[in-house]
Amino acid sequence: MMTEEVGVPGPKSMPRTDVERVVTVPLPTVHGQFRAVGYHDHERGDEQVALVHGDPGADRVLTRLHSECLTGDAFGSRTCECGDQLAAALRAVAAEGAGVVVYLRGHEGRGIGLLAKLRAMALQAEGLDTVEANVALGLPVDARDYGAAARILTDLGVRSVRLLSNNPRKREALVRHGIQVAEQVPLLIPPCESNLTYLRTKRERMDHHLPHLDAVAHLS
Ligand SMILES: Nc1nc2c(ncn2[C@@H]2O[C@H](COP(=O)(O)OP(=O)(O)OP(=O)(O)O)[C@@H](O)[C@H]2O)c(=O)[nH]1
Ligand SMILES: [Zn+2]
Repeated sequence: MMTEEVGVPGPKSMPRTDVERVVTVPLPTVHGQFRAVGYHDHERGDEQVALVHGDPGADRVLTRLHSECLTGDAFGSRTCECGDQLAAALRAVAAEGAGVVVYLRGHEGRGIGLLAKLRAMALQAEGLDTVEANVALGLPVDARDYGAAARILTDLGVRSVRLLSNNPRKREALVRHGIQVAEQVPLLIPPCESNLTYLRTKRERMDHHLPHLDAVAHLS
């Protein structure tokens, strides 16, 4: 008689931690012709999208890991420079002829979520800086996780990147997750009055490489 296997605990009962490629669709944009590759992140439950241009290959792929910022990316807020960085990254990848922009859902507000970010922004309007505001809310200064980003890059066949970012922690996180960072490529957006304090705080308190701020003392 055959043994009944239904209900026997096995590998399938382990929680999934992988990303699953769900869909690929052509995405013509104002910045160039991309493919949107949609993933389900089984570890955190997020829906993620990578925009891929051309044939990126495996090594030294021009890559941006863009942390979601609804206010900056969609509304054009000037309190940060995220929207301009996203556009600049898409332009850079299109100009290169190949590359990847991973748009990281779940990173909103450096990982604290949209409503908490808006509350933090309200505290910043009262004079706290962006680090103090998160702390005043009892929240981490930066709660972002890059595991899904690394798994998406691996799924796309990417082994090493030229990383479009001013944030050294993104580089460290990617390396920790097994993606080599051949180079960090600056993504510097000229500051304005509304985001100068935010950018200075990133430089002074979060070690971002923002040398162009030296040239804009007159805005303070
Ligand atoms: N908590 C908080 N998060 C913010 C604020 N403004 C923007 N963000 C979030 O910050 C994240 C972007 O992080 P940044 O530190 O600006 O830049 P970065 O992505 O680490 O570095 P780059 O790769 O150089 O762009 C996005 O998820 C935004 O939603 C704010 O005032 N408070
Ligand atoms: Zn932003």
